[in-house]
Amino acid sequence: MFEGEALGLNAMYATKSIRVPKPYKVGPLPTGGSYIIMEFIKLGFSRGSQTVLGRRLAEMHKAGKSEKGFGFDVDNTIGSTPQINTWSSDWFEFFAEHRLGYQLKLALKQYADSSIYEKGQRLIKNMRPLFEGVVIEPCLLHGDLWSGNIGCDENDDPVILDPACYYGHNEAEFGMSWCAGFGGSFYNSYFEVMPKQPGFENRRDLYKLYHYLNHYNLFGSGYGSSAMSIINGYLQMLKA
Ligand SMILES: Nc1ncnc2c1ncn2[C@@H]1O[C@H](COP(=O)(O)OP(=O)(O)OP(=O)(O)O)[C@@H](O)[C@H]1O
Repeated sequence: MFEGEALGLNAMYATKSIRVPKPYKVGPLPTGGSYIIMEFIKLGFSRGSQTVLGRRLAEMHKAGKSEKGFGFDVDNTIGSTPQINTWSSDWFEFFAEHRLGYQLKLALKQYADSSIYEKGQRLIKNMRPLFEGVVIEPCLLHGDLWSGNIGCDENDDPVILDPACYYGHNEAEFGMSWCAGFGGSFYNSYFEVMPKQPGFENRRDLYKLYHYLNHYNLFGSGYGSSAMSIINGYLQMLKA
């Protein structure tokens, strides 16, 4: 987990766009368990500027390019759930198999929830039109961007922490936006650097679905109903 975190922090650090703690060392503890050592950033008390956060995040997405496609050099974790990052040249296949598909299988295994599994699989088979007309380049994503992982330093510059990095569609970064409190000024400045792609609004819930499914698998039933209602909404929209 810490190796994945350090590789993610390093990749974000290398983009020289948004402030992240520089990782120094990871390893096993003689007493069992492991450690990560990273730069200490004195976090301020203000929430910082949403405008600056949006711009810096977009700059990171723009600068963090991948020659290997979608994925990451290691698997990492989203919460405590494994996040599979096997490289793929096709975003749609990657997201279908390693994001939605993986979480659906987990729900089936963990809760024997065949209802969410089957409907989710039906959505995967029918969701292609949501991606029509979009050119998707792999961008470096923080991967778990919610308010608990966003702060600002003593100069009020934004800082992001505790990532679950991979190279993916930039819009997938907003999958945790339901816990992030991003406002209009955040999105406006983000889209000035990374222009909004056609169909963005129709894919928003799809990217949230991955995280709702993960919350369902981690914390249980309430999140299952939220995930199911997103799936039902899409099945209706796609007439699937
Ligand atoms: N490099 C750092 N410099 C200063 N403070 C930090 C740094 N890294 C983490 N923190 C502080 O510690 C808190 C928890 O860090 P982090 O989210 O990485 O740990 P965690 O064990 O994954 O916690 P959680 O499970 O609550 O997300 C952060 O919200 C932040 O306040």
